[in-house]
Amino acid sequence: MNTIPSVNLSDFISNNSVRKQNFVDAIGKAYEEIGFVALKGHFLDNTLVENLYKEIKSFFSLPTEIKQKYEIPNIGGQRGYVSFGKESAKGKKEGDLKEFWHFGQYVQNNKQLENEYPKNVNVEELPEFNKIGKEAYLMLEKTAKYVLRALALYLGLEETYFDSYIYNGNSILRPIHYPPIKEEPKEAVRAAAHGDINLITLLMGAQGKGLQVQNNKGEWIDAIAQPDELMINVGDMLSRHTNNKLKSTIHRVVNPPKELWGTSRYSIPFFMHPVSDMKLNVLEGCIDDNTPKAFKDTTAGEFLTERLIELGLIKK
Ligand SMILES: O=C(O)CCC(=O)C(=O)O
Ligand SMILES: [Fe+2]
Repeated sequence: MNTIPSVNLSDFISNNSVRKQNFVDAIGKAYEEIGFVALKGHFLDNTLVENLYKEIKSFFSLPTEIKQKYEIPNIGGQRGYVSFGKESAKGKKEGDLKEFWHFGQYVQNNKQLENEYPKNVNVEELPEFNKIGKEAYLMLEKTAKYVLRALALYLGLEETYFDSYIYNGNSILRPIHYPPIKEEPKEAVRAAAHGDINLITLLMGAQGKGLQVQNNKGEWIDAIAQPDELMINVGDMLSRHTNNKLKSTIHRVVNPPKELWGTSRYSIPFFMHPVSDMKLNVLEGCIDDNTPKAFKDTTAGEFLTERLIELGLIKK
């Protein structure tokens, strides 16, 4: 497969059972083959998207000393600001050429999870940043809920199988700034090849060139979305849970050609995580004689901690 298939969420939420089933089949097939789809018909409207980019650009344009006020120690970069070069892909020593921000869950009616998650960080200089970030978080979370419902049906589970795991889940919205490149990077790239940690990722900002996805022949193909599309991919948690039936595809963000070094890239992934006590044990329905259980039992919380250590965001 050399292109990313495109699907429309309005088919899934229509009351037409044929359209709904077609959506389920198309997204399931895409995730078995390439692990990525471009999705139209999501819940983010144009005004929200424009406002979000405006706020994010304002934030990353703030002086470094101000941004660093929002870099919180000892929380593995899970909220607030993470400065340039700090995160590296699993197995790579060079830091990625990016800085980013994390908005986390807005917990409802659950004191235990409120205490478990780090608190969201407010940017005093930009009151709208906090408000628009929350709105986008909620719309992406809602979109992701429907995508997971479609995948539950594809896997032969109850449609609402994932709902209780993602309600108040440990999802994060990560606006990323890849600044202009000033000198020849030695080994470093904007984002080195990696698989995402979480259940699924909804990516805003894949409209320009840069994001590449590895197909099953090992070739890198460009993943470019239309203006109204989100790129959505399977992460390692869902791939484990489904015994690799749904693929967590390796992807990267390459550096632009030299004539475009002067331009920034902004992208905004929403990493959908479940609550930390969700068991990621391989689903019975995904094991058979030809596909024995390939992953050890673990929980989402244990798996996340293991991976944040590998990314250099928390110390052992
Ligand atoms: O910037 C992008 O387009 C992709 C970023 C990404 O893959 C990630 O942050 O996991
Ligand atoms: Fe990624």
